[in-house]
Amino acid sequence: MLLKIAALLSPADLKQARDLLDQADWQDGRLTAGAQAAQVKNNQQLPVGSESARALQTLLLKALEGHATFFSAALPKRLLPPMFNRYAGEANTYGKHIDQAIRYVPGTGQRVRTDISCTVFLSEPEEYEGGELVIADTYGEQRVKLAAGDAVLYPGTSVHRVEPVTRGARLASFFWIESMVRSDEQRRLLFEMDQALMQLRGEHGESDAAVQLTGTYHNLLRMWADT
Ligand SMILES: O=C(O)CCC(=O)C(=O)O
Ligand SMILES: [Fe+2]
Repeated sequence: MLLKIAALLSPADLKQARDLLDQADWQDGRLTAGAQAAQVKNNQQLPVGSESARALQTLLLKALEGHATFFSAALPKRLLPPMFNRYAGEANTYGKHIDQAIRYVPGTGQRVRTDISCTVFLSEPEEYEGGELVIADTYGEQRVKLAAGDAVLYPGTSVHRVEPVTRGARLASFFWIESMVRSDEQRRLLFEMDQALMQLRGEHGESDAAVQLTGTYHNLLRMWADT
């Protein structure tokens, strides 16, 4: 499932993130890429563990924690600490690749299976030319370029790339999620059911049928989740 989440970051969060990014030092993005990805990766990243990266991580994680749509779609079990990248000038693209299935949390060595990939856009679309995140989907390619503060979630199994940025700079946060529900198909069913239930309650209030369906949602989650 490819899902766009509008305004994951509030305007205040976004302003703070941009201030931190303005003062940050960048390094070659290839340092954290696997062998195949390193051949096509040409961008910059904040050094993992740097002061600015840590402050930005705290900000991002706080926004994610309280976000109902993010939780309902991702059903997160573990998160890799969010990372931050920049595409501009000579370092302006990331060619076709697939993300590594298993990544290690820096410092702890804990393994995380990358069920879901997430990009949070931190530049407005008008600030740069190009830079679309192009994701291969069951129904063809999706070209994603969102407002600053918006996010996209997509299955870790998808081949994707970032088009060259030919003007300005594209700033983003990217990270991976291991979900309690490993299957993308099952996660999608649960998300659709949860959204439909909220709509049902919003339109018709509480009812025996809504209670029963909520029970069914939780019983499916109990059957499929691995906590
Ligand atoms: O910059 C992005 O939107 C995606 C980055 C990416 O695909 C990666 O770092 O693996
Ligand atoms: Fe990627």
